Amino acid sequence: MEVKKESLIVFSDISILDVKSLLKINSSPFIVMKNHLEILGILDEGFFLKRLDSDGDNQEITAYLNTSFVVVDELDKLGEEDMSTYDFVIQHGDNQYSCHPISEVREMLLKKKMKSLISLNESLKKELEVTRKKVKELTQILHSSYDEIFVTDANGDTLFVSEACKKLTGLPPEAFINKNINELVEKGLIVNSVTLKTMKTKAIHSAEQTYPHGLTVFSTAKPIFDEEGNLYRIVSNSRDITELVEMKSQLNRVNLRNQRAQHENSRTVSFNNFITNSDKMVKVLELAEKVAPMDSSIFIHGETGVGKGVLARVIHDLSSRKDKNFIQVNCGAIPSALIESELFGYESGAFTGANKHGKKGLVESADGGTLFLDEIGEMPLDIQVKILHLVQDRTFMKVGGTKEKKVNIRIISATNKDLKQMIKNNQFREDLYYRLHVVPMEIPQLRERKEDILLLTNYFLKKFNEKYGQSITIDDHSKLILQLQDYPGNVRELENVIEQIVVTARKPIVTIEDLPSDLTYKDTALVNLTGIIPLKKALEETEKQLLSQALSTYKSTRKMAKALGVSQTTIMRKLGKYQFSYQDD
Ligand SMILES: Nc1ncnc2c1ncn2[C@@H]1O[C@H](COP(=O)(O)OP(=O)(O)OP(=O)(O)O)[C@@H](O)[C@H]1O
Repeated sequence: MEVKKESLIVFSDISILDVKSLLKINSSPFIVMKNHLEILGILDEGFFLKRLDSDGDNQEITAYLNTSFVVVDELDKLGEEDMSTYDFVIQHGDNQYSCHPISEVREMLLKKKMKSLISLNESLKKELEVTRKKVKELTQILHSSYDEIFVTDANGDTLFVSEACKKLTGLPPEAFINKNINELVEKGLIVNSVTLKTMKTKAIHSAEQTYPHGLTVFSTAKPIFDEEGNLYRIVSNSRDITELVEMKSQLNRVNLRNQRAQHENSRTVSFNNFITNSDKMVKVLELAEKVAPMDSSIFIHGETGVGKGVLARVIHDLSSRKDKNFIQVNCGAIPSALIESELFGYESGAFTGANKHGKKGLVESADGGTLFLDEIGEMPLDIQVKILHLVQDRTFMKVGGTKEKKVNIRIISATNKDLKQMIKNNQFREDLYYRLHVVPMEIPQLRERKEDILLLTNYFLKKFNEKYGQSITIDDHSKLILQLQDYPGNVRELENVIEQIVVTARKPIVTIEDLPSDLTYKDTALVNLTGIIPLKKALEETEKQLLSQALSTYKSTRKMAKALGVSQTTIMRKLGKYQFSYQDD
């Protein structure tokens, strides 16, 4: 009789009588075991011991006798230990039994494992393909972004840089990838790095940066943390804001013009502490507004006290560097022995008497901002070489240092000297002159813009009245005297005169007697009376002298009218009356 897998039932330690009675109720064959461990045999209806075989063939049972076996629901439940303990496995499920030699089970399980590994491999392959596609798509999206995306790990090693970096920095992403942020900053490829700040503080940082070739970007770096809260990545985003900065500067210009229009006198321009009424100065100011957003070096010529320092500050305030330092170096005021260490700083122990921690120089303090080299003609020749190096490469070396440092500065220079003559006399380097002289500007002397005198007089009067808590006014005659001065010390001299007037005034309205004695008003006394003359003649004489002085000063009937406080028609009529020749304007 065939041993059918589905009809196999296992009994153990049963007596012949039990078998007989079992056979009566169940026609299936039985496995008879001893102590749950050894198969004694299979009993069928004829009580023949049959071989228990997974194929169900009728074979001799001897192979199964005294062997060990295990009964399980699922083959997968078999452990390695079972495999080495038992000779057969009897699988029991849904009232079915099948018997397998352990070697066969091993093979079956191996095949099953292989099959599932193959299908796992297939699904992994598919997933990998999908992930690859997604990564490619995301990378393409990042590369097509208008903004530059820059990713580093927690140590600042650059992992990814998007294509936009070419447009912003002029360099391909490969110039940055796999390089450490510290190295990139040291080489000057990145200035004012927000990634570095985020790496140090683990917080978000934003900053405006200007690249050497003139682009201005706004960058924000954000930290990304892993599940344990450790810094994992730093992702920064940089946007080109050059146009925005240009628009801002245009807006500034519009504001300047609006201010001018709003002023009591529509010709007046005022910006920060800079005020003017003169066409020549307005042109200078317009040039300043135009070049301020660019990083080109500017050279301001002009006599002492004309306002070179004020103009340099205006340029800084109109540039994208306005929130950074404006460092003014008066090259003539620093002793030549100290100038190098003042400018470039020094390392610890650079010389006797030096601060043991070293010192930061003025150049480094101007990093990100503007360095104003006033009185550049006073710069010693050996320092000029170092300034040339700074201008060309934006690098310098501290006194006693061994490593060059990179800075991002805009340089404005100024002089009241004839540098061309100094070059001829070998007192100034020609190469440095041309490096600094990219955009030259000239501020006229105060006597060449007399229309500024009254405006500045009122401006300084207000300033010093506020400073000293006074309310001094100056009468018209005295104002005219002030206007007729030559002011070799230019605006600074006028400023000093007004301060002196306010401080020394003995009455609320200053008259000619109260003016400082060194003013040349006595020489320009308006009416030289030699005796008693008719009042009308005296008045006419005064009028004639006033007109003559005003004409030689202003050369324009409009300006004369303003200075003398009458209408332009009155001026023209009176000039005709006294037969002055003039050009109408
Ligand atoms: N246009 C102006 N409006 C208001 N104040 C001015 C103006 N020009 C100059 N000043 C004032 O005059 C003084 C001298 O100006 P500044 O120091 O800029 O001149 P400078 O040409 O740089 O002189 P120096 O060559 O001696 O360094 C300052 O107090 C400044 O505030």
